[in-house]
Amino acid sequence: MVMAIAMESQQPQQKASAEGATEKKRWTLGDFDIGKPLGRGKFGHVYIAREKRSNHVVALKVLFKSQLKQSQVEHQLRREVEIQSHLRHPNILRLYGYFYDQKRVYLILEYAAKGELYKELQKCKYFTERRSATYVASLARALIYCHGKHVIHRDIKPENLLVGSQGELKIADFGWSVHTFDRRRTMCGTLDYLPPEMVESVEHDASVDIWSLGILCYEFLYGVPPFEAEEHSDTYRRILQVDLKFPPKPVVSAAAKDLISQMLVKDTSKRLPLHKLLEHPWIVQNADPSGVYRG
Ligand SMILES: Nc1ncnc2c1ncn2[C@@H]1O[C@H](COP(=O)(O)OP(=O)(O)OP(=O)(O)O)[C@@H](O)[C@H]1O
Repeated sequence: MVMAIAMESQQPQQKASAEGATEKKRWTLGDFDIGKPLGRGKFGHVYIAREKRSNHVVALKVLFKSQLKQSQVEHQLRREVEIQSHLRHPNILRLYGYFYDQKRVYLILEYAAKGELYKELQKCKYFTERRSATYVASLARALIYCHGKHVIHRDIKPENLLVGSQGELKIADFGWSVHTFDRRRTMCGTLDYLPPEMVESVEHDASVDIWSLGILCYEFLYGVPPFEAEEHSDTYRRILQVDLKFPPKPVVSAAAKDLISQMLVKDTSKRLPLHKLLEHPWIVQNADPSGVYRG
């Protein structure tokens, strides 16, 4: 999708660069026609909106500064904006830009016409193998892209996935994501002096997303996450023991179970790398090559 106008994250006070690049546009609420509410989150509301000059439809997320402050999540939001605005992938929700006024912060987001995936999952109870594999493959590709940019999502779950107009999955909510360069810099000052084990720890950290994708794959196929229990303490125990069980119903193929078992491995270095996941027979045989589940 080509935007008629460039929407970039911007500092309202941004000046022309030394190279003489033009000053970026500052967004205001007046640039948008606001439509119906799409939903509400912890810190504000999301509305469908149309950018007046381009007619481009977006989702405008309105967050109240007072609530962000109260919950001490301003730092997290800043990181989310910084990370998400630099990512460009068909399966990652675009963050086109942001602006603010005295009371609110506004995020200009890509509009995901088919809404939340977890509602679909609730409706269907569980997904077919073709649908699950198509979703898992598209998420693996998006995460390979993120990891290549040293971004780890760390919070992959159905609630953070939206569905685009063509049925394509969009990873949203980068609130818990980290840019591993940031961590490395804060830990050691400069990258050049990093020993191999610390360079490796980046890969190591990225494996949290492989685990979460394994949990998600299980939940797609069975309708519930694998380590669910009545008490939190039991869930903890089951996770730590990797107490993975495959119930007889719904019937799930041995190939799908094999893939899940290779992702939900305690030793982070032994989890199936995402590029290998894409070559796994269950993915190859079931995922739609277009990357889109068409129902
Ligand atoms: N880009 C979007 N396109 C379409 N619908 C959206 C979009 N972003 C959010 N929504 C809808 O608005 C609801 C609220 O979104 P929001 O991101 O504020 O909250 P949340 O992720 O549910 O909660 P939290 O405040 O915990 O992050 C979502 O559940 C979804 O239904």
